[in-house]
Amino acid sequence: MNTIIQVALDLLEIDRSIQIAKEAVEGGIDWIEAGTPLIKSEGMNAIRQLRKSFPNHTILADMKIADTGAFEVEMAAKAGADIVMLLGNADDSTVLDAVRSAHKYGVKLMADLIIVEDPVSRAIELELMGVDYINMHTGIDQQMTGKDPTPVLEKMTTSVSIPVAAAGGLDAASAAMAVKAGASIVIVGGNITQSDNVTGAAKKIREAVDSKDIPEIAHQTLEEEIRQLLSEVSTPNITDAMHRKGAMKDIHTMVAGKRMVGKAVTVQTFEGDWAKTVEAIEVAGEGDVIVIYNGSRHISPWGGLATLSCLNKGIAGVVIDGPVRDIEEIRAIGVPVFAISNVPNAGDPKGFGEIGASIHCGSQNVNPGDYIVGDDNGVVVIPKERAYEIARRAKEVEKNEKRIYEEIKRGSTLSEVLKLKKWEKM
Ligand SMILES: O=C([C@H](O)CO)[C@H](O)[C@H](O)COP(=O)(O)O
Repeated sequence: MNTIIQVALDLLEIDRSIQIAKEAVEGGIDWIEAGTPLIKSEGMNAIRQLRKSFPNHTILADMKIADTGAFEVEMAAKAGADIVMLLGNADDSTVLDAVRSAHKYGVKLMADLIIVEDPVSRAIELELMGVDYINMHTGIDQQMTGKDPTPVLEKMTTSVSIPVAAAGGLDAASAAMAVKAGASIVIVGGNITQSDNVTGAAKKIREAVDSKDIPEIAHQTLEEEIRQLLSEVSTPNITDAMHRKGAMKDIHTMVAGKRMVGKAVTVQTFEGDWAKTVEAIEVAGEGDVIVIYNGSRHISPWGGLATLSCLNKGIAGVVIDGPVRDIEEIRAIGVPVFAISNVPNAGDPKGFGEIGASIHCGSQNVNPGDYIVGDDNGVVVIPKERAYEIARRAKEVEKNEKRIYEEIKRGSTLSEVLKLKKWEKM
């Protein structure tokens, strides 16, 4: 049997969802899922509308049922769903009553193992209780912390005899791997729905799962992955991912058009003393960002010679809560430098201050090793403990904006796409 591709519509809006589903169907997807956020936003109307628009497609209602199994299956079935999703760790009483209801209304049940501790054992129990499909799923928030549905898939597909779906951040390569591990259904959300070319994204997944060649997935270290993700997003994407936090105040690019991503080497210095700021160039390694609290808005701790030294060492950039000088040289050298302003005067190298201290720069706390990203919008600080999660979430923001951009390009407006009026706070 051919692998089934299910597109998960996790948007808040049914009209946009239907349009995206049409484009995904053109790209070769088979089943259409009313995602949990869509159902919460639009209710059973989401399922009714999808049924009407796609009379011949299998419609799955991702209800994530946790209780009142029979009642919620009935609602989804009557609205036109063919398959209803319940939570795999719902109580057995809920599962059993959902199964009875599914039989009564002629729909199938899929169990989502999103937060099940021992998914294989639970899947065996769910099959015995009468569930029709298992969904080996890593939730969107879990994906942001690096979890992945594929490692247990092979064991799962050999432990149950009902079809197993895989879900959780799948793209063409990981969907193909899931199929290789035995999944007969791949559920893809963001990598189709947030694309600016939904049909193209769906086609790519279709080709990958139908092909016998599994594309190589290049192995990256965590740091390489963080750096790559951060290099693909903008500082606005990052502050959005951080719930509008992280942006440095009053610090701007001195070298327009230059982007910077790196780990902080911090410097605390004092007004008129540039010894530690320049010594930090020896401490910093390739790809680091020197972040300086200068203690003065009028005397520069940094200039052209220091910038040239950074170029030689492969330092990713410099951020100064204070001014720079030799601005023409700095621009010509091209190392990204971010500062408050530019002035002519510097201090002297006295040697007060500290390299590697926790500092306050641009009204943000910066610790050594925090990730610093700068572009023409400004500079953001990402605490090292949350770097992977923020990088992943920023990438989601970036993808989502690409799709919105595409919809505005087709003639809509931002307010229309986001239904701003509807979502104003009551
Ligand atoms: O079920 C999902 C999630 O819990 C939100 O409701 C998603 O539909 C599922 O994870 C697939 O979406 P992606 O992870 O974006 O591929």
